Amino acid sequence: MIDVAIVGATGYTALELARMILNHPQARLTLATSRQEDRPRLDTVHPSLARRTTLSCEPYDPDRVAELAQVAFLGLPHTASLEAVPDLRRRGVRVIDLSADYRLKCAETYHDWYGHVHTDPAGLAEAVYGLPELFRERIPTANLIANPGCYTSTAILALAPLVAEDKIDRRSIIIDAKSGVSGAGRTPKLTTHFPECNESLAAYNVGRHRHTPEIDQILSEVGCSRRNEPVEVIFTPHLVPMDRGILATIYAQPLASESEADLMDLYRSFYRHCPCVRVTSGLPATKDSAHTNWFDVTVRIVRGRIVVLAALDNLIKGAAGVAIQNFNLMHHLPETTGIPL
Ligand SMILES: NC(=O)C1=CN([C@@H]2O[C@H](COP(=O)(O)OP(=O)(O)OC[C@H]3O[C@@H](n4cnc5c(N)ncnc54)[C@H](OP(=O)(O)O)[C@@H]3O)[C@@H](O)[C@H]2O)C=CC1
Ligand SMILES: CC(=O)N[C@@H](CCC(=O)OP(=O)(O)O)C(=O)O
Repeated sequence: MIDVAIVGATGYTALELARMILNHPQARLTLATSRQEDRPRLDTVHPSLARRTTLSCEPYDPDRVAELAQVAFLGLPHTASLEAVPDLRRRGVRVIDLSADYRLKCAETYHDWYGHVHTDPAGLAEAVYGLPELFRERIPTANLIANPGCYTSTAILALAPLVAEDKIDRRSIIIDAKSGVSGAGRTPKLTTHFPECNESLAAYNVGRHRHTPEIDQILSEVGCSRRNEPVEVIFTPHLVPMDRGILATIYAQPLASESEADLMDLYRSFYRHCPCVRVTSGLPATKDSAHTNWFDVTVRIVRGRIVVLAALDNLIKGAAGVAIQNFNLMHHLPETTGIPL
């Protein structure tokens, strides 16, 4: 058995992690941490875990994590992970960080988009971007996984076949994405307060959402074997009054005339070894992948332009599920062990 800790165990992604770890045949949840001083039981914080665990949350202490766990999942907000990761790495704990702190390879870009100085350049250099569909071979030896963001996973997986095969103009990409409210986490905020977001659909952070450089970075890397021209996307996120799920509708200009059938074949071939990707003939809907680790994608040609439609569950394939995929690969286990499909 592999002993694991969840740091930041009272949040939404932590609940999904706990569910999967408690079902996992090779993992044992030995520690859950929270800043809450009354050390709440995990099944009090997350009542759906009743009769599944007797753990209580403890204050975060890196020595305690190293004593009890070989792997730590961090369900912390960005900047909080940046403080925890170096201490855990020094103690030999392998880390799967769900925050954005180790995703951008360039510390200046992190500063520009997150407004915070990156204080761990060594960790940044070491971190492996944990998207198994694209970087599977890098994950088994990684000691620090930068788990992707939820919008970013959706957009990157939706576009990777087209960029890798150099099918589209890299500056023509427009990503219109919509997320359920759990994407903003459990920590209360005005924008996710029920009367603020219910019965309403709104865009936010237009032109300045911090997932933009992450999408650009990874897609530029995916396409670099064909051409060195960087990918530059227009990404517009929207908040939708539903609990969970992301739907992205993506538009791009093809470099040559393409047929829908050929593009569908390209997607099927590109993802043929990926157990969590479904290339669907119908249009994806968030309900079809809710509570699962599926990434659903399809492609259309409309008036000569390419339209890709993709959906996933932001808390599972967009966060905790891909984290368990990474955990499995780090331990040479079948990629989908313990994961809902
Ligand atoms: N929600 C989503 O769909 C996705 C989230 N992510 C990322 O995963 C991480 C966790 O997200 P999520 O579970 O939604 O967030 P939540 O807000 O639900 O949970 C975060 C947890 O971290 C703890 N926490 C909050 N602030 C601090 C702090 N300053 N220092 C230490 N601990 C803190 C809190 O626990 P306590 O108060 O008990 O200490 C809280 O329960 C974030 O970085 C998020 O951006 C990534 C992909 C998708
Ligand atoms: C609806 C909503 O608010 N979503 C979050 C994205 C969640 C996510 O993936 O965030 P990380 O990059 O921090 O992991 C946002 O727009 O910031």
